[in-house]
Amino acid sequence: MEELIVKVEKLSHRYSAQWAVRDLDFEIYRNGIYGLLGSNGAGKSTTMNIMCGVLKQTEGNIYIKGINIRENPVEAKRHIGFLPQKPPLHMELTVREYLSFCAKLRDIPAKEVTRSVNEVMERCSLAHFSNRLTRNLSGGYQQRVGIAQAIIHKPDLVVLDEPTNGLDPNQIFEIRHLIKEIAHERTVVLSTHILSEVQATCKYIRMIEQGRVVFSGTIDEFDNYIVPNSLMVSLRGMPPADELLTIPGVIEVEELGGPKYRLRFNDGHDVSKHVVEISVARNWELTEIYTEKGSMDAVFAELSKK
Ligand SMILES: Nc1ncnc2c1ncn2[C@@H]1O[C@H](COP(=O)(O)OP(=O)(O)OP(=O)(O)O)[C@@H](O)[C@H]1O
Repeated sequence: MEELIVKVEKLSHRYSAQWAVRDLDFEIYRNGIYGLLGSNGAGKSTTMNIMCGVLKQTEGNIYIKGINIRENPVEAKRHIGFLPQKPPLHMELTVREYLSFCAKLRDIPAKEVTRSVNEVMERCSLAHFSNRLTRNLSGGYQQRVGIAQAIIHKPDLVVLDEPTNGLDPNQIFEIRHLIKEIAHERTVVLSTHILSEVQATCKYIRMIEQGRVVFSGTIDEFDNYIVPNSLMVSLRGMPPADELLTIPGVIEVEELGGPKYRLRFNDGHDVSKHVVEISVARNWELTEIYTEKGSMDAVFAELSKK
């Protein structure tokens, strides 16, 4: 049985009159990358801030490794590393000075601070910039410093709020690589409103919209959320569309040029068996048949409406 790292129970939060998060329930298990996906204002940062103990919820509970973060924040926070949307960097400190300061904040014993800082700088490829002022680092390297402060105390749970926001494509690639490495030995939760981000990094997705969970599952399940009512086929015999319409269940035929056709059918009718049988019987020379998947964008648009 996998270890339960985070348990979110009936979580709701209200800023003055408006509910930002409503009745969230989910669980996160050890290791892997969990994406919290949602459009702007969906409630991702609110959820993450509560999960990391920097915002007190209006209702509900969050347990980190079984510890209620509201009742026992100091103990729970030992297991959490957090990179907020706006990284908590000190621009006037060098990388080493800043990370040493973070190590002390995290109660790392004085005689172990240097070793911990060296280790985390190595891990985040920051060693050669150890004496550089943070303000003089590129955006990608500043983000590495932000991630380094989140893992310096070796927490089981690392929470990253939009970790690649504002970075250029090369920096995004490198930060994703670093996040994947971190996830080999820790549980990572990251938020994003960018579909390709979860596609490239995450194993599991929770999508929230208007403060509520609208999808929870693996990337494949997300991808297959919309089961399309169409089949793509290639028939070298190039039969006329009228003939294809005689296949039981097929309601529309689109000729896509050459041997390619799109066959539409009604909900719940899988016509592929008939297509194969009839193609063989009438010698249509079937060379390709597959179901078109709903694109991530189509799933996102569909779920955003829920
Ligand atoms: N401090 C605040 N006071 C009042 N309302 C707030 C506050 N912070 C967030 N909200 C509102 O709560 C809702 C959820 O915001 P939140 O920042 O959690 O969303 P998000 O999914 O992280 O969005 P983004 O990607 O834009 O950061 C939004 O409607 C937002 O305007």
